[in-house]
Amino acid sequence: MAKMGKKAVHFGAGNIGRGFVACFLHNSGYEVVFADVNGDLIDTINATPSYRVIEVGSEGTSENTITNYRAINSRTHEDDLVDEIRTADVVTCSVGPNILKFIAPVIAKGIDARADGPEQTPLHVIACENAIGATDTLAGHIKDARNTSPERLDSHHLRARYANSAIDRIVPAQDPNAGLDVTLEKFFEWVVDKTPFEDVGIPSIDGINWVDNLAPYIERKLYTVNTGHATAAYHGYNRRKRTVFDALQDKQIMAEVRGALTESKNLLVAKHGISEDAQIAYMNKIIKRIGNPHLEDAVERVGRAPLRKLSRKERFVGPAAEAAENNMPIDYLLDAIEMTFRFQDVEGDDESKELSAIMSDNTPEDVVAKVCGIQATEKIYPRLVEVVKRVQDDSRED
Ligand SMILES: NC(=O)c1ccc[n+]([C@@H]2O[C@H](COP(=O)([O-])OP(=O)(O)OC[C@H]3O[C@@H](n4cnc5c(N)ncnc54)[C@H](O)[C@@H]3O)[C@@H](O)[C@H]2O)c1
Ligand SMILES: O=P(O)(O)OC[C@@H](O)[C@@H](O)[C@H](O)[C@H](O)CO
Repeated sequence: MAKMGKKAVHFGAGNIGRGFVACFLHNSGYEVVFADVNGDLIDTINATPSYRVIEVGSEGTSENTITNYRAINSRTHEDDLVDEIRTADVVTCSVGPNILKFIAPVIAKGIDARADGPEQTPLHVIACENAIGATDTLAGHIKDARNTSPERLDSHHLRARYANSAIDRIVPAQDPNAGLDVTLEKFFEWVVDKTPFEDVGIPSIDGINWVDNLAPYIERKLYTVNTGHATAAYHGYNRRKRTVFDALQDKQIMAEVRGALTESKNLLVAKHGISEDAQIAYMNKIIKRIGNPHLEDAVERVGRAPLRKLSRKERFVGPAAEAAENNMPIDYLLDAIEMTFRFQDVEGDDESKELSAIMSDNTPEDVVAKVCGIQATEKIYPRLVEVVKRVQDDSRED
C-alpha cells in the first residue's frame, strides 16, 4: 500500500520512466507527474488510471500496479509544468543524455519560482540516464545564464540540490499493443550520491542505494552492463541477429562479449580496487541478464544512438582509452568499436544516419577526433584510426 502526500515530477514517460523510476516513486508514496513531449502518450496516461509493471525472468513473473499519476505536455503546457516543479519534492528524468539541455529551461523556471526560506526544502533533482555525471550535466544547463539569471545563482542551492545516479534495469521496447504496461527484468539497481542531500534530508525513495562515492558504481555499470549489452547488440546487428538473446546464442559473439568484458574488468579492478573475483561474478551475472530469454530486446534498441555510444566517456572508448594508457589489452573493445562504426543508416535511428555521413565526409583521423574525442597523443589513437579506415575502405568497396 502506497504512502501518500509527496510529489515527483518525472521527465520522460518511456520505458525506464514508467517501468522503473515512476514505479519506485509510486511505491514510496509519491504522486508522479510525468512530463513528456509525446502527445499521444500524454493523452493515454491521462486517460488510463492504472498500468502494470510486469517483471519477467527464470524465477517466474510478478506484477506491480501503478496509480496516482498524471501527465503534462512540456511543449504545450510549460506554465503548468513550472507550477508542478515549484511545488514538487523531487524531479527525476529519463529522457536520454542528449535531451537534458532541452528539459533544463522549464526546470530552471520551476526552481526559480520556489521559496528559498525554511518553509520549503530544496528540490531534489536526480537524472536517471546512462551517462557519467548526467545530473551534473543537467544542473550545468539549468544554471546556464540563458536559463537562470546569474544574480540568482548564489541562492540556487536553497531552492535545488543535484545528485548523480547510476540506474540499472533492462527495459526493452514495449509491445505497441500493451498500452502503458511495461515488461522488464526482475533485477534492478538504483544507486544515488547522497552527499548533496545530507544537510537538507535524503528523500525517502524505497529501493535506492545511497552512497558517498558514486564513481565506482556508475563506471562499473556503464563499463560492464552497457559495454556487454552493446557488444552483443552491434556484433548481433552486423550478423543479422534480431535480439540480444539471439546474438548471444552465437558462440563467436559470446566470445566477443566475454572478451570485451574481460578487458573492461582489468581496468575496473585496477582502478577502483574491486576484487577480481567480485568483478568476474558481476560480469557473469550481467551476461546472464542480457541473455534473458524472456526479454525481447531488439539489437536496434540496444545499439541506438551510435554517435553517443562512440563518444569519449562512453561504454567502449571510455574503458578502452584508459586501458590503452595503462598498456592493458583492448582488442575485443576495438572489435566492438568497429561493429559500432558499421551500425549505419539504421531505420529510425538518426545518429546512425549522421554517422554514415560523417564516415563519408571525413578522414579517419578527423572521425576519431570528432566522434571519439581522442587526440593524436593518446595511445589508443592509431588503433582507432586503423578501425575507422577499415570500415571506410569496406564501405567504398560495397
Ligand atoms: N531502457 C532501459 O533499459 C534503460 C535502463 C537504464 C537507463 N536507461 C536510460 O534511460 C533513458 C531513457 O531510456 P528509455 O529506454 O526509457 O527511452 P524511451 O525512448 O523509452 O523514453 C524516453 C522518453 O523521453 C521522452 N522525451 C523525449 N524528449 C523529451 C523532452 N524534451 N521532454 C520530455 N520528455 C522527452 C520521449 O517521448 C520518451 O517517452 C536513457 O538515458 C537510457 O540510457 C534506459
Ligand atoms: O539506453 P542506452 O541507449 O544508453 O543503452 C541501451 C541499453 O544497453 C540500456 O538501455 C540497458 O538496457 C540499461 O542500461 C540496463 O540498465
